[in-house]
Amino acid sequence: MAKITLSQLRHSYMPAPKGPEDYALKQIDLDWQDGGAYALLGPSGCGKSTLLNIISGLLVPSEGRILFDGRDVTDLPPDQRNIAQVFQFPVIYDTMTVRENLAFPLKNRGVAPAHIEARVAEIAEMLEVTEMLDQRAAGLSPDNKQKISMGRGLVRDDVNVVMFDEPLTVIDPHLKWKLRSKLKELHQRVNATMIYVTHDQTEALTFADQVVVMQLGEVVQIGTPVELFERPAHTFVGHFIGSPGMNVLPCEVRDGGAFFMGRNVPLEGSITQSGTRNEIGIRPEFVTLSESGIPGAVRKVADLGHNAVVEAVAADGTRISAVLHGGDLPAQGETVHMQFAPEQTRFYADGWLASEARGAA
Ligand SMILES: Nc1ncnc2c1ncn2[C@@H]1O[C@H](COP(=O)(O)OP(=O)(O)OP(=O)(O)O)[C@@H](O)[C@H]1O
Repeated sequence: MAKITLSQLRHSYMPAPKGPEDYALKQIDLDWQDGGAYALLGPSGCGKSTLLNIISGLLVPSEGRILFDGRDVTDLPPDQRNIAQVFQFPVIYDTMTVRENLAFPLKNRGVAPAHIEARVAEIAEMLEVTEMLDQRAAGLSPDNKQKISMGRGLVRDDVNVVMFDEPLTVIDPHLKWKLRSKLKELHQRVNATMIYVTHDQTEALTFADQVVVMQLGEVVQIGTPVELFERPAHTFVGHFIGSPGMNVLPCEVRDGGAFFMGRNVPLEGSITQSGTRNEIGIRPEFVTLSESGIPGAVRKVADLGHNAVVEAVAADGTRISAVLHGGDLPAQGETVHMQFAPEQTRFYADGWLASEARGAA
């Protein structure tokens, strides 16, 4: 396995790109540590596949370098990069048995039969497919086919990285959670560098130790699931992660404080910089209803049993959601007053986090 470095990477599909808007990847500097479990998360079109194809060697970047353990591989073709890939749709040979399918990547590289046998048995046991080893792949269900496809990606122990590209797309929703947690467990056992590409936050947060969030060809934040939830570096991350996403309120900056509709909103810490667009960010989980606070008319109430989501609209039209645990729920149309937990209330200047964390020097 290897540490993968992306240095000053930019890519445009245009022959003569002019401005940043012509780049599918704007500027990426990133280290993927040896043995790490990473997710590459972002909406459709943000550049995930472009980045994946650059790492695998299917695409040569317009600018920048890719290093595996410090060795420049930018101009190496895919077959010389020693990468395993698992795609959206299973890549297996229907006419072969499960055992033959799992053995194939090893056989292809001339690995000794005894080692192949042991490794196939080990991977089959991890994937819980041992009893299927002598079945023909053609007869397997789609999720078992995808499991075998994953097994083929994991079976070699000499690869630099295993990359998963939306691997759960074909899996039935009720089986997804099973395979998701299986993959996490596999990472812990195989200890390989893994990059998991997805637009699904649940998949990313379940699998990864570090999540790389992309938007419009840029990395907006790299962090643990907890960091992305607690201190989104950008309002985009706040919206994209969480359900419902973070509330973002337009505000004015006066005397070092943030004001929403003329009302001072206490923040976690000092504002470090203001911008042309100033906003307050607060997760619905840290909004409570009380006697006083920001008034809003209740627009929607969703009682989910273990909690309820109340969405209210302030007089200026800003929507604010609160996640409530127990207590009486307001009725639609009722006026409620909302309080924000100050230590969880962030400030964003032109989209970027610009308040000091509580306790920060
Ligand atoms: N072969 C191509 N030629 C021209 N433009 C492309 C090509 N492939 C991708 N793009 C553009 O580059 C940008 C990034 O696309 P990319 O496929 O990398 O995003 P993505 O995050 O993987 O999206 P998805 O999840 O839909 O696959 C998009 O604007 C897309 O239209």
